[in-house]
Amino acid sequence: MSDHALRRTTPQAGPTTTDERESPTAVRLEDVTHEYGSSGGRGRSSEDRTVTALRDVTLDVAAGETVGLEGPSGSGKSTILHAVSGLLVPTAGRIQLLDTADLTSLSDRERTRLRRHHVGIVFQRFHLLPSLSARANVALPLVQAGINRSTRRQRAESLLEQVGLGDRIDHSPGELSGGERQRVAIARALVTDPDVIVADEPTGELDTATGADVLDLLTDIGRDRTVLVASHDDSTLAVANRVVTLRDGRVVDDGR
Ligand SMILES: Nc1ncnc2c1ncn2[C@@H]1O[C@H](COP(=O)(O)OP(=O)(O)OP(=O)(O)O)[C@@H](O)[C@H]1O
Repeated sequence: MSDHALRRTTPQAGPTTTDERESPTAVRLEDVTHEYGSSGGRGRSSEDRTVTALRDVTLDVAAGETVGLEGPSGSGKSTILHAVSGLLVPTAGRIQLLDTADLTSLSDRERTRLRRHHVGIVFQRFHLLPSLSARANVALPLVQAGINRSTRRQRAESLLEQVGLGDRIDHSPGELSGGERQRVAIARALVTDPDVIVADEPTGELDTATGADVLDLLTDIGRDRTVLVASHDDSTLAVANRVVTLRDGRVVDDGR
């Protein structure tokens, strides 16, 4: 794997890590509150009981910044990542992604479109399709984007090579180790060349050595993209320029 292997195909506008104070805002949450199970939001729960996962969260992430989210289990880290990705619409508040309109004011279709173009998501448990090869898993977001087959294959293979899996292109997830699966998932997250990467406990399923390889990739990705990474793990949080601490759905320290 070469150094800086995961550079963008289209460079991000504005300065990157050199001086974040002057960088444009890539992600902004403003007074975001989310109650799962509340009729006002579109949570993942269908129960009547409501759980307040976020309370008045205001948070700015500059373009090119890597921000870590830490806090006890249930403090709201994943909920923030889902809201930034447009996977859920918070009960209250606004979310600005790049220079687009408030995510919460968009239709489902517009929000999905924005996510597909601008956000790459890395989950703790990889979320790969077991029946597809590594190449097809990585190429999948490009099918949704309407890209032709040969370009899809080319881009997927190139990314798999860049994450060190050039010899695993035709393997299915079941034939790969945990670390290799996470690298496939990272390649998939990058395939649309997104501006923002969100990673939810990306090393949670991996042993220390394998996790370290994934963190090297995340560091590389963070050189010219905006990254939000939620974790309990200090070595994962160490890749961040700044760590935001949550407690009971509130930001108690924004790391500045
Ligand atoms: N789909 C859901 N339905 C109802 N409540 C939920 C749902 N998802 C999360 N919650 C609740 O919202 C709160 C915040 O959860 P969230 O997953 O954002 O926390 P977290 O900090 O990411 O936790 P962890 O570190 O365990 O992943 C918790 O009280 C959780 O139980």
